[in-house]
This record gives sequence, C-alpha cells and structure tokens, in this order.
Amino acid sequence: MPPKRKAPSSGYGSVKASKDSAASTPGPATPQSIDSDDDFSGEEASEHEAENIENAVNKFSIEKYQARRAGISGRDSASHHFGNNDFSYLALKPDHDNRPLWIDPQKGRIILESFSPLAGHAQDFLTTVAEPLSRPTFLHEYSLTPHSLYAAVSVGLDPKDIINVLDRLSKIPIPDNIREFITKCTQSYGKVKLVLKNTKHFVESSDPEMLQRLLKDEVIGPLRIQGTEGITTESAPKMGGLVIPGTKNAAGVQQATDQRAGDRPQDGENAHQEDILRTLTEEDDDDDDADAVHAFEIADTGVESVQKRCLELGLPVLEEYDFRNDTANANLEIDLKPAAQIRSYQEKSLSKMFGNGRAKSGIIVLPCGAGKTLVGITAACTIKKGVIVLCTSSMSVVQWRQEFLKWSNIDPADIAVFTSDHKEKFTRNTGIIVSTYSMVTQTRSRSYDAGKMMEFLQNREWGLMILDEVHVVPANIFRKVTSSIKTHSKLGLTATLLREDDKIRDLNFLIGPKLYEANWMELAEQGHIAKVQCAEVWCPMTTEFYSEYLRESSRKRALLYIMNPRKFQACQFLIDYHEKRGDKIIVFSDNVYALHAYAQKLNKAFIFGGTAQQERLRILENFQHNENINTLFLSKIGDTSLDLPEATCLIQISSHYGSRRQEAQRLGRILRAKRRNDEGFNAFFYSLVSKDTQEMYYSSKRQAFLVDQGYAFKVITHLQGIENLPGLAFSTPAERRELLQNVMIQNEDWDEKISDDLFHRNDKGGGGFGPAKKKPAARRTAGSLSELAGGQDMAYIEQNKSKNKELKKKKGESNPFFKKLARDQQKRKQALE
Ligand SMILES: Nc1ncnc2c1ncn2[C@@H]1O[C@H](COP(=O)(O)OP(=O)(O)OP(=O)(O)O)[C@@H](O)[C@H]1O
Repeated sequence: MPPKRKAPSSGYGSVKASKDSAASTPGPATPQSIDSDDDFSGEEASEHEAENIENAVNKFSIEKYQARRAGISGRDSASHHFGNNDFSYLALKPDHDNRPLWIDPQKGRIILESFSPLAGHAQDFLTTVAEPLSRPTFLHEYSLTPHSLYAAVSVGLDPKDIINVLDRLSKIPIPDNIREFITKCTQSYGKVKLVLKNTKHFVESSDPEMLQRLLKDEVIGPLRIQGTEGITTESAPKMGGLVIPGTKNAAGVQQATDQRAGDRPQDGENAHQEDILRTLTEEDDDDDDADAVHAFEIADTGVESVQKRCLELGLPVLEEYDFRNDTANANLEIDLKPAAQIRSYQEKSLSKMFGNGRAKSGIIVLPCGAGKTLVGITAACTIKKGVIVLCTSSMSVVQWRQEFLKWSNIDPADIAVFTSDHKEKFTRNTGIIVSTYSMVTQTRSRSYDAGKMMEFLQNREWGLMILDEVHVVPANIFRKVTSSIKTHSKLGLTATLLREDDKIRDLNFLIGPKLYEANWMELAEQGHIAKVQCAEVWCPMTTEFYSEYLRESSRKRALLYIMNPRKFQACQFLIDYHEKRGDKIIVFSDNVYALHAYAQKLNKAFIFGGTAQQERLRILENFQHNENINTLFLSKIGDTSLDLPEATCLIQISSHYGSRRQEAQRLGRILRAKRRNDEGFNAFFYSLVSKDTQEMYYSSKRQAFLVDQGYAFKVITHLQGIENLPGLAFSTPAERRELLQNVMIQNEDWDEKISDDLFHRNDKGGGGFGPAKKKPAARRTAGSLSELAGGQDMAYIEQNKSKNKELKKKKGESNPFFKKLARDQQKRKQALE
C-alpha cells in the first residue's frame, strides 16, 4: 500500500492553536526530514522570538469559538463528520456570493475562491498580509501569522487598513479574535525603524509615545546622542519622485492596482462586486497622524545594542535606508540599459522594497528562472550606491557579474569579484563587489590577499547588500556577514523560502521580512516560466530485489530501491520516448553509484562531484549544442546554479529523502526552458519511485511544496509499450541477478557529500568516482565492480566505454561552432582577469 498523502502543509503560525492541528504538525524528527546542510547553532534571539510568536498564536486559539461550535455540534447527523472544520455556525453576509474570502476563526486561515472576479485584488492583498500556504487551481489557502503581519506593516499597511480590506472581501464578518490578533501583532511590529540619514542613525516611529518608552529604557535611553534635540518630528517619507528603473512609471503599488483594472467586473455583471471593488481602491486619506514621523538620534556604535534590545522588548526594528538623502556615500554611476524592461511581478516586488521612497531590507521570493538577478540589479540601479553581492558559489559570482554587465550600463571597471581565484577591487571611489558567503565568512587560513580584500570590504559603508539564495545559508553565516560588513540595506533573494528544519523564520530578523512572494502558476500562465507536467512513476520492485529490501539495513535498502531493475527500465523507456520527441533530458541521481551505473549502461554522459572541470564544461556544451547528445545524467551538484535553457525534461531516479527544497530546485532547471512560449509547449518532470518502499513516503513529502504551488502530480502505474522497447535492459532473470549481486556487494555510502556546486570542485585531482572530497586515486569503474561480482561476461561490462570518454575523444574534432564558443569563453575569462 502506498503511504497516505499528506494534506497541504499548514503555516507554523497556526500549528499549536488547536487540537486537530496535531494532524498537520510534522511528525517526529527523522534523519530524512532534515537537510544535511541546514546546520544551525546559537539561535538564542530567534528562539526567544519564536516563543513570543507561539504565545501570540496560543492566545489566538479561542475558547469562545470552540464553545460556540460545541453548541452546534450534533445539530444534524452530518456535522460530526466535519469535526473542527464545521464552520456552519458562522453567519454569512447577505451578499457573500460576491465576496471571495472565507476566514477560519480558529487558525487564522483564509481561503480564497480564485475564480471570483475579485480574486486578483484579493490575491494582491493576501500576499501582502498573509502567508501563502497552498495555491492550486480553484481555492487558495493563506494563513495570517505574526510574521506575515510584520511584513505587511513593514510595507506600510496599518491594522485599520488590513481589517477594513479583509472585511470587504470576506463572506463573514471578521471574527473578533482575528481583529484582535491583527491588532496585537501589528501594534508592536514595525513600529520602530532604524534609519540611516546622512550617515547619522535615527530611531524613528510614527508613534511619539513609543519613542518616549524607548528613551526611558535603561539600555536604549543612554544611547541617544547627548546634545541632540530630543525627539524631532517631520513629515513621513513618500515615494514621490523616486523612479524604479526599467518601469514605465514608478508608482509601485498604485500601478499594480491600476493593472488590475482589467479584472474589473463588466458593466451590469455584478453591481455588488463593483461596489466592493470601488471601496477597495478608494484612497484612505483620513489618517493624518500617519503623515508625521518622530525620531531621535543614536550613536553609530549603539546600533546593534538598540536592535538587540528592541527585539528583547518584542519590538523588532525595521531597517530603512534613506538613500536619496545619503550625501556621505559616493554615488555609483549605474542605470538599467534602455532595452531592459522589468516584468510586472518584478516591478511589484521592487515596489514593496521602495514603497515609501526609502530602501527597506527584506526578502523577495520568485520561482526559479523568474529573474531574481534582474530584480537585484534593478534594486542596485535604484539605490545607486556601493553594492556587495553574496552568492553560494564561484560560478554564480561570474554569472552575477555578467548579468550586471548585460542589463546595466555599469563600467566594467566598477564591478569586481572576490573569489579564491580573483581578488579584485574597483578602482574608483565606489562600485560593486561580487563574492561568495564562504569568502567573506571564512576566518581561518586566509591568504594575505584575501585578508587585504576583507579589510577593503569592512572599511567602507555599502548602500545595498544582495544576498542570493538566502534559503540555503545557515543563520550563523548571516550573522557573521551582517556583523562584519556595514550595509544600509539588505535584499535577500530566493525561490523557496523553505527549510526542512523550519528555521526559515530566523531570516525575518536577520535580513528583514518577506516583501513579496510570486505565484508560480500565474507566472507560468503568463509565459515567464515554463508550464510543467509532473508525474510520479510507480515502479514495482522485482521479487528478488524486494526480498533483499525487506531483509536489509536502511542504507542498503535505499540502494536497492534506486537500482530496482524496473525503475531502470522505466528510465530507459522515458529517455527513449522523450529523445524521440526532440526533448533534451536531465536525469538526476543523488546516489553516485546509481548515476554511474545507469549512465554507463545507457551510454549517456554524466557529471558528478568527481568530474574534472574541463570535462564538465565539455559535456555541458555538447548537451546544449550537439544534437546527438540529448541526455545528461547529473548528481546533486546540478541542483542549483545550472542554467541550461535547452533542457525540457527531467527524470529523477534518486533524491535527498523528503527534501521539498531539492524537488523545487530541480523543477527549476526546466522552468527556464527556451521553448516555453512555443504553442502548446510543456516541460516534463518525472519522479521514478519504487513501489511499496520507503521511497514512496519520501516522494510524497518532497512534492508537498510544489503541490502547494499548484502543480498536480499524476501517478503513472504503467508505461504503455515499455515491454516492447527494443534492447530493454535487465529483461532476463540472469541480468537482474547479476545486477542484484553488484548492488549487494556495495558497502559504501554512495550519497554525494558536496560543499560546492557544479562548477567548482573541492579536489584538485581529476574525476574520481565517489564522493567529491575523496582522493581521486582509485577510479572505480563498472568493469571492476562487475569483476568483483564474478560477472565479467555480462552486458554491464560490455558497455564499459562511457559516453564521457567518447565526448573527450571528439574534443579535437570540434566544429567551428565549438571553437567559437571556446574563443568566447576565453574572452570572458580574460575580461574577468
Ligand atoms: N524582465 C526581463 N526581461 C527579459 N528577460 C528576463 C527578465 N527577467 C529575467 N529574464 C531572463 O530570465 C532568465 C532567468 O533569470 P535568472 O537567472 O535571474 O532567474 P533566477 O530567478 O535567478 O533563477 P534561479 O533561481 O534558477 O537561479 C534569464 O535568462 C534572464 O535574462
């Protein structure tokens, strides 16, 4: 029996609230549920913060609603089936049909009817105030959490606005406890800002009483600069005059609202909806108080103490950078090239960052391939001060620099890279540095040059720090980065604000709140990312493999379900089918033994941690441009940073347990497919799973995130015509026994331990077969494995000559196109040097 599928995840903010939530709470921690690279340590501040949130959420769980519900339970013979989800006691508004939202008063969940004519407006609003949990075709689920409300406050909404709009869109009157929850969360969050104006730090708030309270505080009070004039008052900053480059106008949110005018219900279609819409778009100008801000100045050295103390007081500080009034830091000459037009969702995300004309620190979440790089570059072009970009790998560093040169008019001399191979500085008084997290945080055994470079980074003030792929970097690394490099604003970029250990919320206070999260399906509909058909292919285990599977320990079990001959056949069949359709296919395997075995047997090229850099590039070039090389086997080093827009089909044969993040990252490899706008084009993502094994459990867990984004995984139990595939591997019992013998003698852990990506190796040696860090002395081949098993005469060894070697041989015969490619690469390298 396959394991039961889990219901869409619930937000961490809602978990503890009620008894039935236990069902949606993740089970006990198992080794598989934690990504190995998600190491955290020293999280005192965030633990404290987490406690606050839990308390708030517990308060949010309301006995009175429980009691009211108790009153109605047993009312009819069906209500008990709905348990805690029986909301029939809630009174509907008379015109509820015209309103798109349902609100669950117990957990703060909001359900949006995405087919409503008002859905567009409602979605814009909900992504600002709530956490999107699940967005399939017809009903979207959001959750109000302390963090989502914190983010809403940070983009300038106040509790009154939030409650008003929610009320207009809701089918039921807003429950009192929801009002209370919104007010409670927002009254402390976002009230205090730390603003750097003209090199002076100010603690700012629109509430003068809040500042009085802080001045009386024993830690913060003494940090006020003596001799400055107490609390000053001035009008609140406005967007006015600020133009985000690459946009037609920079009215930000307002423009996004205008674009929605197309959603407006047609004349006579529904007068009620027209009314609701009108009230939604009406300007709220009755609040004059919000137009003034009050501030006091603190010493530069007191910044960290103020932040820490405010967090302790439950008043996390929002960071804002008034870059237009920063006369102390030199202006950077940078603008987007005239041809660069940012897309509406990119503009919308930036309008949240620059909503009031200042730069807010925070995180922007866009799907893989949706253009996060251009968002970062546009932010840099808006702020026009020194920028530091931090990436996860040295290849990303090169790509970021190239993208800056492609999209902006930055002088190449003003953008430098800092990696182990290149330690450059810009020559003028300001510029851009692109580096990796490891370069700026590693403290031991720094070379002299690297030490000098770090001094250079630490001795200046940066206008903007762009933090790429924020979800993969441990919190302690962020702490090191932000404490050692002075920057006025931080922009985190990611595709999946998701960690298996749920520590993602730490980022809220280390970088800033989530400013924007795009809807994957919407972007696919608009053609910005590819549409993907997802399928899980169930492969029955052969009897001999299954008998061993039941007997074995967990590590060997994994190898057995990965090497299941039926899975191999399914992979062979799918490759054949998609190659014939003209697809370019990537096959992913975390397990390097399987990677090697599959690729060798099917005579396909492969890349893993031990593949030499030259060989990797050669294989990738062939995959991109050689019409005879249409399939590439990749280990997990290809999960990220791989830009292969030719790829249109993914097949996953082995993966990292239940990692939702890896599943999303892998899907991301085909979202940028070049052919995505061809009529009727679909990319394909297959996950091959051995039936009745643990792999099925992991597989459903892995899919949870993508299912929440609206992807539907079809289950394929039989691949039509597989039996008739000429040359189908392992079709005789003898072949399968041979394979089983090979698998059974494997005693090593074949999971690749990598600490860098596809383009950057740890070992300096050439392509050993095994974990990347191992010495490449012994190159194990399929031949020697087969010999060990006493099966020298089997098909397995006959195909010992790998496709990789074949490609290597062809190196000298490179056609003019490859020669040109090599020349271009050489030029790029020289440009970097
Ligand atoms: N506004 C735009 N106009 C034209 N092309 C764009 C625009 N935005 C992004 N692109 C293109 O889309 C592709 C994907 O962009 P990018 O590499 O920044 O995606 P990403 O979100 O960083 O993906 P990943 O998460 O996989 O790294 C690039 O080729 C980029 O040039």
